[in-house]
Amino acid sequence: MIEAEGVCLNYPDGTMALRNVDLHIEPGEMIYITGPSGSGKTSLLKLFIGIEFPTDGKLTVLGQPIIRGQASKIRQMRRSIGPVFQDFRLVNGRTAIENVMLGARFLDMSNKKLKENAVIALKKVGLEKKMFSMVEHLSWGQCQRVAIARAIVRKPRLIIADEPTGNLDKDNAINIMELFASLKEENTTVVITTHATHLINNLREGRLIHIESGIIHQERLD
Ligand SMILES: Nc1ncnc2c1ncn2[C@@H]1O[C@H](COP(=O)(O)OP(=O)(O)OP(=O)(O)O)[C@@H](O)[C@H]1O
Repeated sequence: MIEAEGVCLNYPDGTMALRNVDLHIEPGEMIYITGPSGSGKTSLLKLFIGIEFPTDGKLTVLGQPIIRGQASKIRQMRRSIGPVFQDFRLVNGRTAIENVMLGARFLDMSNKKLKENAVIALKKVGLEKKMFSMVEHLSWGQCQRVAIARAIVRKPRLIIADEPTGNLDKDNAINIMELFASLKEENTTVVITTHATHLINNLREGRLIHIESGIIHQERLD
């Protein structure tokens, strides 16, 4: 699913965001990435989505080498990824359900089926009552849940989520963590960054990757 060998990421201003990352992530794995602010968590996710490129080492995601000059192949690869960004990237002027449907717009699916799947995804994140609300009328935490529904609606092989519970209260955060953990049944791989280590401790399943100053340490939880 994800193979990294000696991966480094140095930004043009000289910041060494990631150093010598070796990682092997299997289909169906649940990966939690933790670490202090500025340690390199988001940078690692950006590499996985192909928004940034390794400045050294080798990285392959879903069989696609993450290297410059392969933009169209990387775009194609992204169709198998459900991303949840820290800033959600929802489309204002559209309802929650319309935003969720946008997540699967390129799949070969009738509008009726797409709508049904969007309703199911919104139910999973506990937001069915708000499906016809404009996203600009939703709270920050509700927007986060729309973004998660948009990521899962396309049944991606890989979910990459940056702080997906960052704006949620404890009950909603637990629901979302359990929802991600349950995707294992569909063999979906989930990679999330989180500061909510107390929630990980409750789940005790998956793998913990801790980053300190761009260097990773791994620990299996189950
Ligand atoms: N585009 C960029 N150009 C230069 N430096 C950057 C860039 N993006 C991130 N950095 C730096 O790279 C390092 C890692 O940043 P990153 O955003 O990956 O950290 P993070 O662990 O996700 O932090 P947080 O928990 O605060 O979101 C930081 O020192 C950051 O300032």
